[in-house]
Amino acid sequence: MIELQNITLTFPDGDNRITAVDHITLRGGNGTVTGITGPSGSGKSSILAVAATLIRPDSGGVLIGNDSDTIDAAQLSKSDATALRRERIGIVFQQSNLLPALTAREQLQVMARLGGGTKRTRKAKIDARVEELLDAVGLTEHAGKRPHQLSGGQRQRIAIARGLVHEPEVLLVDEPTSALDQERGAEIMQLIARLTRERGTATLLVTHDLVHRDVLDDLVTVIDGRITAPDAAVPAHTH
Ligand SMILES: Nc1ncnc2c1ncn2[C@@H]1O[C@H](COP(=O)(O)OP(=O)(O)OP(=O)(O)O)[C@@H](O)[C@H]1O
Repeated sequence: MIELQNITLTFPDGDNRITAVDHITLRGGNGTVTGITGPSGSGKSSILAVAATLIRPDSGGVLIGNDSDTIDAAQLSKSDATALRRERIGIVFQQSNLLPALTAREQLQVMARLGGGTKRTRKAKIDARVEELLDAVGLTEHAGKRPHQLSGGQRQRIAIARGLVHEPEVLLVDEPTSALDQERGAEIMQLIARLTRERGTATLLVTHDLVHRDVLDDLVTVIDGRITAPDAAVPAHTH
């Protein structure tokens, strides 16, 4: 579970400050995909950056976890936030940020070894998890290829697998379909929804593109840093 509680985030703007996020409260449940949409500049990426503990908000809480295990990530020191991110948060950002020199398999291995929770994990366990994720995103047979040898959709699949390789509770996804045609985009959205359900992650997904809204369990619209009324047209799925 991730819950943003009354988050406000401002940035310096000359002598003033711009309010990018204005008292936003938002909850992402386990095994569900919560979409965040809204016009350009409305604050969507800022919300995701706060959820990712990459930016500390001016005020408000970022609760991550379940019941007794819940912590407020907004209160953590930088190093504790980094540790939290490596162990409990998966991030799939707009440019898939794959390392050009590494094969698909190696992209996952590097991330798996970075995860704080995997330091004690034997290599065999990491390798098994990497292979399982490659299979889950349908890329086992392309695992030895480097990013330039893969299509846009395949690169996005690797980025998703990499975001999940340390078994995070929270998955944050920014505009996963922006570089893809509609068919490829639909496949990627369905893949994210399936992995979210199978692994029980609390997934927050920023998207401009409401063509794929049917795979979202919830959808919030952000305008000028605030959430507008919930979109009643999207049914809340039960799992
Ligand atoms: N690092 C920053 N410094 C100053 N202002 C920023 C910074 N990041 C975002 N902003 C401002 O905060 C507001 C929200 O931006 P944000 O990128 O979160 O919106 P967005 O909805 O994700 O937009 P887009 O869809 O174009 O990516 C905008 O006014 C933007 O100019």
